[in-house]
Amino acid sequence: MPALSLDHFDLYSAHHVPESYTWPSSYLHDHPSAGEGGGDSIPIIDISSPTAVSLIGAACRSFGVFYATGHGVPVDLLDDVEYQARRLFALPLHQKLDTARRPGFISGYGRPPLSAFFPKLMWSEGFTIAGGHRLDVAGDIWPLEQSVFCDVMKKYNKKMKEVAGKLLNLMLLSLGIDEEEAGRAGLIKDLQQAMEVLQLNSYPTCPEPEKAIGMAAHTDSGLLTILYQSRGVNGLQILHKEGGLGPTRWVTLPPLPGALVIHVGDLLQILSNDQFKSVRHRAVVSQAEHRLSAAYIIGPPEHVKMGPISKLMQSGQNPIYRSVTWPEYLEIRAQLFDKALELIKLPIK
Ligand SMILES: O=C(O)CCC(=O)C(=O)O
Ligand SMILES: [Fe+2]
Repeated sequence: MPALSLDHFDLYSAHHVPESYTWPSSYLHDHPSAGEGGGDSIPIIDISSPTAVSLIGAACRSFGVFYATGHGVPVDLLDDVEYQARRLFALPLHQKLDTARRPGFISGYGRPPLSAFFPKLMWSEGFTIAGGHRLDVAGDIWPLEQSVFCDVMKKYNKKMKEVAGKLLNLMLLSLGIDEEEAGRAGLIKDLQQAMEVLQLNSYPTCPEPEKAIGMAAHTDSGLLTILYQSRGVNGLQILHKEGGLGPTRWVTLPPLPGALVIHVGDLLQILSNDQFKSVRHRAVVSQAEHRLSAAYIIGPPEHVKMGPISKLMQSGQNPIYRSVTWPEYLEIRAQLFDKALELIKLPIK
């Protein structure tokens, strides 16, 4: 993967899609897309409602994704995040490169972190903020103006952590695990120490969207992801087997006003012993609109091992996975990408 440099192809003024950004049609069309209005619809769940636990449980089992409303994140804050992210990506490339992600580091500006796994380039750029407190990377680009950007992102991280804690609690309750049991598994109690990553994604308009991909298909590695997407621009798609048995299709999740998209990540699949499925998703690009998204990914504290929760084994199930910390899991993913979950499966008894 060539490093980003000043002679890097400028996606924002492109009139064609170069070979290095052209993906094989067999990859882009590995599954048909669900037609408008066709197929199962993604649940929209008011997470402040008393019915949230059972609805979330059902959604995590059958889709691995749902829309959350009633989350309490002010629309103004979401607008501020979008505005600040747009300002950041609108800076000249040389300025953004000043804050480029350095080898071995997570935070900073650059190609989508997934790029390492693919021979072709994706039609997007990103800015990663690992741990809300480590916002100093932004200081490199905006010596004078970074404080507004940092204030907004810090505020957003804080709010996201609160929502993630609430969601995790509801998800665990839907598995029959209460707060005390979750605490014993090192989860809810340690949320203050939880590791978190905020990934800002920018998908410039693309002159030939049918040839390119904004973000290639993947699952998220953490416990859960809270995704904000620009209003009015489609891009996010999930892979879904209709009715659990029917055909597998790419289903578009249009942005719904005020709603956030919640993804089950690989660690939650491990924790739930496969009751919840981490959702495979991707982002397609548009010829007409420049789309942004902000993915907040939360995982356990650095040293906490995640394995299937023991209470789930009481009904005679065997644990499917061995326990791993998030960094250990990321290490395995760095080698095996899509096959990482397979590698940590225990031998069948
Ligand atoms: O932009 C999107 O809709 C998806 C982003 C995403 O999957 C990610 O950042 O992990
Ligand atoms: Fe993702």
